[in-house]
Amino acid sequence: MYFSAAVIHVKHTVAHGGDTICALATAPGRAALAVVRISGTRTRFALETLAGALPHPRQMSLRRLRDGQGNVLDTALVVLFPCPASATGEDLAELHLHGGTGVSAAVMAALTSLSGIRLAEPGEFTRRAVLAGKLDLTEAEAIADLVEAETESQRRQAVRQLGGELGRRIGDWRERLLGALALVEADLDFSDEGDVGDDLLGPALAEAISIRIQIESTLNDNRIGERLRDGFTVVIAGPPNAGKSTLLNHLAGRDVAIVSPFPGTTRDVLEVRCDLGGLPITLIDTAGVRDSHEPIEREGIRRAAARMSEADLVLWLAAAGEASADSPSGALKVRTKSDLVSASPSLGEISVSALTGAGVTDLLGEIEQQLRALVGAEPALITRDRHRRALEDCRAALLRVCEGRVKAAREYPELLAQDLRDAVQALGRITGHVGAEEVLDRIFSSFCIGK
Ligand SMILES: Nc1nc2c(ncn2[C@@H]2O[C@H](COP(=O)(O)OP(=O)(O)OP(=O)(O)O)[C@@H](O)[C@H]2O)c(=O)[nH]1
Ligand SMILES: [K+]
Ligand SMILES: [Mg+2]
Repeated sequence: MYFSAAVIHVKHTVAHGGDTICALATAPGRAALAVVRISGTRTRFALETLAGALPHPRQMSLRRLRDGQGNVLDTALVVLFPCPASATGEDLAELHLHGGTGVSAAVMAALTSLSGIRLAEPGEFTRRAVLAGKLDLTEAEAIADLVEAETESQRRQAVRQLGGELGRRIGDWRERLLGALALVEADLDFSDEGDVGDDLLGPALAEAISIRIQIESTLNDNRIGERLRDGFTVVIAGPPNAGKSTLLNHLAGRDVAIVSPFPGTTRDVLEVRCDLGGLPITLIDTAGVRDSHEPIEREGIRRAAARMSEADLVLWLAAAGEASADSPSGALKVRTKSDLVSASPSLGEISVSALTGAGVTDLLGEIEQQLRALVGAEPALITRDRHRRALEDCRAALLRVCEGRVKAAREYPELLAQDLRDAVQALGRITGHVGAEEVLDRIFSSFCIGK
């Protein structure tokens, strides 16, 4: 669904709410159906022009679609969702066309030739839904994640966020902090009236402390949400000729990496994404680790070490029958080429042959088990770096409230109020209550058109 230049000639303008927008909402290419969406004040005009009389709201009607010259474009099911009870909060229509690029291209061309109607920017439908208050930003992000989800665990995480779990938690903290801020501001207003301040600041501080603790434990999640979104990295490492590239090819089911009997074959870092029991993983093949004076090989080994240090799991390979170099701590030890020797592997090692496939199922089971142990039972709330940074800012502001200034705050409630405002603002950035424009720009630019 990403922007396809072939579809239409674009009347490209910078996004602003006034225009009526249209886009192909389904993937381009041959299919049984294609859905075009239209949103904005000119939606009814567009429907009348293409489909004749307006259909009953929310009811599918079978219509013949015509362009401005009266040429029949398609026979389609059309539906109108009048504002404000629509996904975008505006008049919104869907045209369910016959699939095929010719039909949707002709309909899109007819629509965009009408005055006041243009092709939507990436994510613009969802952006309008956010601006209309139909979704908060975390839910909008969840829609993007749901569309992008490649594995079961990613899908589940996106569905949970779309259900509003993160947004609700943030909203709850924000409300409570606003309550605390109101107490501090009341204290500022009434500070000349005896010792009423103590009664107001105490509960405000208690609230800030309690929320800071909750945010702390939310942040302390091993970055599972982000890892599930991006995929776990599993690095295949070990001495030259251990069979790393052969194992990568075997696990990927295709010939990704060059294999040869010469040690030092792999230099670049190679990545393959795959689905391991519903977990998204990126398998990474690296250069064999050894002392080398050859500059390109040394660079490859440097890159291998860098990837190992950031990996969620390292598989340390050594060929059966060969002395194994010291494996990095925490690595899963794998004996390769088991077909060449009959000796059984030592304890704590998994024995495989990428040639015969022996032991590979056990290896995959072990990898999955180790990654699941990372994930834990508790689903993570934070799914993006953006959320994490905002929560860290909030925590920092609350730390100032709670610790450094507990004493000073009693003398300077203005500072306390400012820190609380900072904390509230940081939370608002997550759900889109604050600084919406710039955040929206960044988020929706990664969406595809028609969403
Ligand atoms: N018999 C047998 N040979 C294997 C197996 N796995 C790899 N080999 C052979 O071992 C040699 C080295 O394999 P590679 O996959 O290139 O090893 P590597 O660890 O990627 O090597 P570098 O990239 O040079 O570090 C090749 O000749 C492979 O055919 C195996 O399971 N059984
Ligand atoms: K090799
Ligand atoms: Mg290799």
